Amino acid sequence: MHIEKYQAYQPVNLPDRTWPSKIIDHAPTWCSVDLRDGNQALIDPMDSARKHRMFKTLVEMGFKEIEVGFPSASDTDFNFVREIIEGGLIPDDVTIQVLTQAREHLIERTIESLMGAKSVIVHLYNSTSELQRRVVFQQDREGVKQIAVEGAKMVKDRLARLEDAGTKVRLQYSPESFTGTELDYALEVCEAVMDVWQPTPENPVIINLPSTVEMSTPNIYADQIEWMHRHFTRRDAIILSVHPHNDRGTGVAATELAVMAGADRVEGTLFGNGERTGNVDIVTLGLNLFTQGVDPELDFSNINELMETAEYCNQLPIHPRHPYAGELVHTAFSGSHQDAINKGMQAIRKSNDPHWEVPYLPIDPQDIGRDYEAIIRVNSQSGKGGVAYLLETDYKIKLPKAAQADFSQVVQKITDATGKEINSETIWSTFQDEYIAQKDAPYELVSFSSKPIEGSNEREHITAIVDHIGKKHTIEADGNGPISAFVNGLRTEFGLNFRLKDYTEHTRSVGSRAEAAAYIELTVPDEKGRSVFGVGIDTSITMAPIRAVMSAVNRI
Ligand SMILES: CC(=O)SCCNC(=O)CCNC(=O)[C@H](O)C(C)(C)COP(=O)(O)OP(=O)(O)OC[C@H]1O[C@@H](n2cnc3c(N)ncnc32)[C@H](O)[C@@H]1OP(=O)(O)O
Ligand SMILES: CC(C)C(=O)C(=O)O
Repeated sequence: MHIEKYQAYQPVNLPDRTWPSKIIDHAPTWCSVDLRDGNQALIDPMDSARKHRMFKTLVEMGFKEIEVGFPSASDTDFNFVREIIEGGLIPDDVTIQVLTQAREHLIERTIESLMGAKSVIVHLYNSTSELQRRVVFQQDREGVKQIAVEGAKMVKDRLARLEDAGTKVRLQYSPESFTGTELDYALEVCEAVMDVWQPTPENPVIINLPSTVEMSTPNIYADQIEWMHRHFTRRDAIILSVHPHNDRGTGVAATELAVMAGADRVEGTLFGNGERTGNVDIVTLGLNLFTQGVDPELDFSNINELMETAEYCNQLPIHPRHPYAGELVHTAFSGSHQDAINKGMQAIRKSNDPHWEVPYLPIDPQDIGRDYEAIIRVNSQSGKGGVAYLLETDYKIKLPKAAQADFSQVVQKITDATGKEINSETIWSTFQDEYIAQKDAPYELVSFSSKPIEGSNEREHITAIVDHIGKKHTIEADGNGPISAFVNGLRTEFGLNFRLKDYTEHTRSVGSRAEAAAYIELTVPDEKGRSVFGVGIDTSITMAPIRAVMSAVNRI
């Protein structure tokens, strides 16, 4: 690997930086660039139908600023801007934004696309980095500054046309490839553009400082933003915006630190679609705020719908491990995580505390329109807690702890053998085979009745018919209750040696049926002194434990 081809990014000399101790306590102004930067990175750019769906979704989510395209790039882009203006599809509180290079015919076409709009942002850019000055523009600092200044003048000259037609216009300038630009030079170019546009605190300009290519650790980007924030001569006439990309995989972190460093506004896309590794992901940024108790001012309550829109419009899949949204991000397969989630969910159900505190789940899936169905899935990495959680959630079976371990071993044998996930339905049918249906089991309960023994204190007499390998046995026995009487009768009739160790029972409402589920633990005094579990389900609370005893005896 030719490491000598690369050089370290130079840090900013800002020893009195203030951003590390800042806290983000409100959402920045969001601007979606899905329809422009996101769109220009697609294999097949969005057609009109895809653009309309994206725009509608962005509006419904609550975006107030939406970059709707690069109208001079193509008829598709131009026509879409016309369609949303002429079709009255832009709500009064939403401002559309369009991008243009600093070239006259492109600016002309851009302005033409906007005629009749209520409120627009005209976004002018040119690249200012040392590399692009040298290889793309082949101009010195002054030459590239003049591209910006001339572009700014061209835009300004045409503004009257828009304003006379009743359009409210805000101007935006981006020194593209800012992260490859010397800070003093970026400042000089931005100030030169502002000299042309003459912004005021009442009518501020948007200065957008993009990490067109993310080149450094996020702290350096934050230093750059704070440096600019502190050096602008007319900071009060600027809305300071950032437009981060994700080349190093730290776009979200860089954006958060940039906001701490003074940025008022963030441009990004849904799920981070965009050039190369993407624009910064506004869904992650917004939900990061949400999970800190800060209102993101965007609606993420139906994340599945947002994903469907993004996947349809971009024709790109969203990764199953994408923060907050991915299909697998609320799911635990591993045993210790499942155990902790199971306990956390139980604690939440019992508690009156409104705060969400479930281990391994930073967000309540229901807050973004997901249900709890997927939070636990079982494979060979899972433990008893996961299996117990699924049985309880999906089938209202609350296995006692010792029985959880017993059944988990049954499931583990299957997952080890298949090497695959086992779903809830298969767990349930395995549970029924093991404890309830017990095909080919030696003992089968044919009938059972019990009655109190007169004059005795709570003692019961039972009569049961049990089929043992095709032969019916009638059992008559007494005990301190029906369970103990049945246990006594079985031991005597079949010469079995076991003791009743534990018994629990609960009601189980599945749909309209009210049933009881009973769990029996027997001890068998063989060389291991092992425990054997049985489960019984019945509409009668007397019969459920009797069936559970039969189930356990069959498993001896
Ligand atoms: C980082 C970003 O995302 S910036 C946005 C990038 N987005 C896009 O490019 C998508 C839309 N773009 C397009 O459809 C086309 O590029 C168009 C229509 C804008 C222009 O097309 P063309 O003029 O045919 O070609 P192209 O973009 O290659 O133009 C390059 C020329 O413009 C110059 N140029 C590039 N950017 C700018 C700019 N912002 N301002 C002024 N001149 C510029 C280049 O130096 C080059 O000049 P040269 O021909 O003298 O060498
Ligand atoms: C035009 C600018 C803001 C841009 O898209 C970028 O630098 O990535």
